[in-house]
Amino acid sequence: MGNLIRDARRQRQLTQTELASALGTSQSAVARIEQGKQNLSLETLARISEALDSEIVTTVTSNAPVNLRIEGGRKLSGEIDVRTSKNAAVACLCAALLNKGRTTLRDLARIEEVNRITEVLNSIGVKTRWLPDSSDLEITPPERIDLDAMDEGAARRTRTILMFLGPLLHEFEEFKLPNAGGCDLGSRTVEPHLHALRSFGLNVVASHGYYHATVDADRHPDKPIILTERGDTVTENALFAAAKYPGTTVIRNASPNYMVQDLCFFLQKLGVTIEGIGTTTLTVTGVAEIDQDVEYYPSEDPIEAMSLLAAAVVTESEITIRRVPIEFMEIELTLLADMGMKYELSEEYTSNNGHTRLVNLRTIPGPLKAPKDKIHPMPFPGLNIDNLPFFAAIAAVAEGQTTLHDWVYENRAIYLTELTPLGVKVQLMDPHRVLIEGPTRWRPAEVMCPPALRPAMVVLLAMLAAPGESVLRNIYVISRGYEELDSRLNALGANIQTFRD
Ligand SMILES: CC(=O)N[C@H]1[C@@H](OP(=O)(O)OP(=O)(O)OC[C@H]2O[C@@H](n3ccc(=O)[nH]c3=O)[C@H](O)[C@@H]2O)O[C@H](CO)[C@@H](O)[C@@H]1O
Ligand SMILES: C=C(OP(=O)(O)O)C(=O)O
Repeated sequence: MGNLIRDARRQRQLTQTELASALGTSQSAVARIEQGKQNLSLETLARISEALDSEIVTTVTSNAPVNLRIEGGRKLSGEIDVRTSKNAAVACLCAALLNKGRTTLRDLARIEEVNRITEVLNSIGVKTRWLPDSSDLEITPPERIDLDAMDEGAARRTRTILMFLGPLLHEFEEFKLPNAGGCDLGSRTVEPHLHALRSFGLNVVASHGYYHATVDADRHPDKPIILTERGDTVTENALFAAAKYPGTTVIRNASPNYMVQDLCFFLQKLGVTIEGIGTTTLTVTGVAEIDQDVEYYPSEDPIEAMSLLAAAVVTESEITIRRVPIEFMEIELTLLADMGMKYELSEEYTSNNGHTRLVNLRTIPGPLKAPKDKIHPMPFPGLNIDNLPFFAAIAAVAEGQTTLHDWVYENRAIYLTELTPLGVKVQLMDPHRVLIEGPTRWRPAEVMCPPALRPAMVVLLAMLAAPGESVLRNIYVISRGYEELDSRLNALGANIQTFRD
């Protein structure tokens, strides 16, 4: 394989350093690969084959879906760091469009969702580069964005494309964007975004798979913008619009959630004044021109922290989860304590963004009982909407009946019935409510990933719990939000193998 890669590289007239730069790694790593001294995952091979545009390696890796084979029933042990969040990453990537200078996002999660956004950015002329031996992404905008060249395939695979509306209304009087995709959670509303951005002169008509936008540049918010719902991405879109408006904008009913806070800290670095961060009223004084070389560290992902916590609970393991953003996990932990869970928290320390409070959390295995009331999410500071599905896996090991009420998404609770083949007694009461009766007698199973990130992850956790060999098929949706999950969980003692058909 090393020889094949070396020959393909030479044929493409690339140096080892150039290939390393395309892969976001070092020249010495490429040298090791070519000497056959490095084990290569199929994912790395796919990246190499893409960088080399090489037939030989392409044949080996192909576009076949990636599956997992999981030998479950093993206890986990050791320590694991929570990675930085998908949702802050995508917000900051969109915010980089506001900056004419170079933005470096440090320690970014290397996940498929980030890959889709960088593909879209690259296609419209924005240069992005992973700095060698790091997860730092450098983003340099072009003189003029070329929207006609947009990679629509990538754009339609993510909901984040909707968050191009806010930055682009500063650049164009007229533009179109492909309709948003993302998790298949039933229809997700766009109206609150359009309502918020109307105050900045944006008018959008959706037809034939596109949002057609026109901008009345003379229109500015003359009164507070009241968001019709306290959504995360709608708040972010309003922030993008306000960031380059040189007056003061008040945004009410804003989401104070983790990714919005991260975005605010990043915008502050770009010179935007924001008061009220972490509350539902944001007062923003923008700047007409942003042209700065800046760096920013997005914070750790509370949803990944919850996922790892649930992995420890279902496998009855003692592990230490480091870098847990505690402000965004407090309700979840209080509820778990009510269910009988024991854990220890370290002293608090600060994330690299200089703001977010982190702790290390040590899980202590023990019996759990079902909560007396139903579990339901609320916009922050409620129980996180994306953390709710993990309580399905936790309820499966608790004694008694737990009701989960996902009022938010049309389709998400439905996917939790995918736990049935793994032995979980789960009953769909209506499209929003499931009843789970524990404790579960786990059994291994072969399951196709549901098309939604968190329920898919919950199925994976159940497979970690179920003794025997399970197979989880087509895990793209999980790779959207989690970085190298297999190797990171294997380092804790799990046995997860990646394979393609
Ligand atoms: C990229 C990103 O950051 N994605 C997150 C973001 O998506 P995003 O902000 O795009 O979420 P949506 O706008 O789709 O809102 C989620 C759902 O909640 C409903 N809703 C929301 C707020 C409210 O006050 N009332 C209300 O009814 C919406 O109508 C929708 O059905 O927030 C969601 C809810 O936290 C998370 O699941 C997503 O992971
Ligand atoms: C629903 C989610 O993401 P998105 O908004 O990217 O679809 C999620 O992260 O669980």
